[in-house]
Parts: sequence; structure tokens; C-alpha cells
Amino acid sequence: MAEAIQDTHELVDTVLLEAVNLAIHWEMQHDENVVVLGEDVGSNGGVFRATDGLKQKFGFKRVMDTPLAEALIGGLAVGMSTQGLRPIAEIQFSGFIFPALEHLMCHAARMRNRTRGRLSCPMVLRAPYGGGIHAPEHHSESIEALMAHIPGLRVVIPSSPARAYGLLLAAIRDPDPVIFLEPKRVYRSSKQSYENNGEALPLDSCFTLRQGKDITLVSWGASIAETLQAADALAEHGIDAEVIDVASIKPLDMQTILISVARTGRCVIVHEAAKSFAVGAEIAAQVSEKCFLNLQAPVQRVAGFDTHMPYFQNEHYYMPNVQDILAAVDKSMKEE
Ligand SMILES: Cc1ncc(C[n+]2csc(CCOP(=O)(O)OP(=O)(O)O)c2C)c(N)n1
Repeated sequence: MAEAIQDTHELVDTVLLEAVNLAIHWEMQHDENVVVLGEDVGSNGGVFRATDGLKQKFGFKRVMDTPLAEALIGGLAVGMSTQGLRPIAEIQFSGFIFPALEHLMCHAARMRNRTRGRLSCPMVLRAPYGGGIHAPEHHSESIEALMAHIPGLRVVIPSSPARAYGLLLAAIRDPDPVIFLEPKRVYRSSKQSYENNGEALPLDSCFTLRQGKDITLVSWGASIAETLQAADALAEHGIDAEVIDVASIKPLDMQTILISVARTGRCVIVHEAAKSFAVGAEIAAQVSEKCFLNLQAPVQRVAGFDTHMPYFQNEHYYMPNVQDILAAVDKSMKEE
């Protein structure tokens, strides 16, 4: 992967995983304060190879293999970022983030407020997340709601190669801590063309992937794939679905969602995380608070079960699929 990556401003055609790698390459090349740390990120190029080639190009002082100790990774990133560096820390799987949470929640997230703006933590903590690759519990969880509940943290989830590239660049440049959750089920699922030109995407807006007038489908991460497939299937039956990729979970761009739902009158939210107390619940609450009178049907949620991620034989029961989305749309469309 590394040889192909050059600072060329050229059109590239990559999978999401390579887009992550390209964005880090770009920013390390253009900002000497950007450093990478994590388990096996150096010589091995990361558990999924997201950091492939970085150590060879930028050296061991900027690409640091850490011990297997997530608390240390979180603490180092906080210390580095308050002292002028821009660390990009990798947690191998999001389920291993919890020992680092003390540093994220009690320090990174509060630093700017605690020091009245004297210090900030411009750090990114990247973690592959979500199910669908036949790995158990810690390796498959969706933790976006947990992270989004912490004031002071941004939470960003890309769903395509181009958005991974642009959003990660924005996350690295942001002056505050960003949890960047990478939907590993779609790490290599499809390629997309985009310019490798260092251009960041906004961290404060949703992306409308498909315009439609009959119903609004809201999703993020790997579930975007099934949501778009559902929209295609609906089009064949004459139902015109709008698809919104939330992308920046926190802060949440409700404006885009509300404008869409006010127009369509119907809303289905699709996510892989367990249904209760989730980001979908927050969106549903705000839709009912702010555009109740525009709704023609109750908001529907298609989500994971309120259980641990099952072992791989049963994983497909847990993950929302196209049929689940179509059933929720059907329910919504039947309401007058
Ligand atoms: C807390 C935690 N963080 C990360 C991992 C992911 N992980 C699985 S094996 C492994 C490497 C372990 O290396 P080492 O301790 O040298 O053992 P060996 O190479 O003999 O498997 C890592 C980081 C994990 N299982 N648990």
C-alpha cells in the first residue's frame, strides 16, 4: 500500500482502509507535529494495516509502537497533545478503549474548559468498531453513544473512502479531541475515487447521500450500505427515500435531519448499536421535539438488540439488514 501513496494531488481510487492511511500520510508529510502511536502501528503497520508504511517513511520517533496498554496510549496522547504535538492514537478494536477512558473522559475532554482555554488536546483516537466480521464481543461493539455522552469529545464515523479521507484530515486538524470510529466491516468492501489533495470535510454536518421526497432514512457507519440498498429497493416500488449519513455523531447536525423530516414527514433511523439509550434515541427525541407537527408517522428505529454481540454463528441475527429496514419503512408508510 505504502509505495502507491504519494503526495501527488492526483485522483486516487481506494477502499476506506487505504483512505485512512492516505490521510495520515498526507498530514504527517505536511505537519511535523503529527505523530502516530498504538499497538503494532509501526513495524506491523497496524492490526488492519491502516498505518502501513508510516514508520518506514517517517521513522520511529513519529510512529511509535506502544506496549499492550490502552491506558498508556490514552495518557500519552493527552500529554503529547497538551505539549504541541498532534497525536493520532490507534486502539486496535473499540472494545479495548475502556482503560483509556479515564484519560479521555477526565482529561482530554475537559482540558480546554479546565484551563480556561490555555491548553487543549488536539488528538485523534482511531478505533475500528462494529460487527460483521465474525469476531466476538470486544471486537464487534458499537460504542458511539458511550463516547458521544462525554462533553468535550467529538465523535466521527466515516462510511465511505472519500469521507474517511476528508473527515480524518479534519479530525487531525481539529483543536479538540476526536474519537474516530472506523466501521471495519466496510474497510475493504468498495472503492471510491477522490482527490488526494489534503482537503478536509466539515466535522459539523451530515451528508445527504440520496435525495427523496417520501421518507427520510438516517444512518451512519457500515449500516449506510444496507440503508442505500433499501433505498434502491424502495425506488423500485415507487417510494422515494432520502438517505442521510450522520457522519459527525457529536456535535450532531440536527438541522439537516430536521429539514429533511419536515419535508418527508417520515423518519427511519438505522444503526448497528443496541437500540436502547443509543444515538438513534437522541435523534428520534429531537425529531419529535422539534418537528412533531410535520410527522405523519412515529419515528421508527432499526437497531441491534440490547444484548452483547453474539458469537459469529448468530451475528447476522443481531445486525440490522435490508429486510428490517424495509419492514420499518412499510410500517411508517402505512400511517396516514
Ligand atoms: C486489552 C487488549 N488490547 C488489545 C488486544 C488485541 N491483541 C490481541 S493479540 C495482541 C498481541 C499480543 O502480543 P503478545 O502479548 O506479544 O502475544 P503473542 O504475540 O504471543 O500473541 C493484541 C494487541 C487485546 N486482546 N486485548
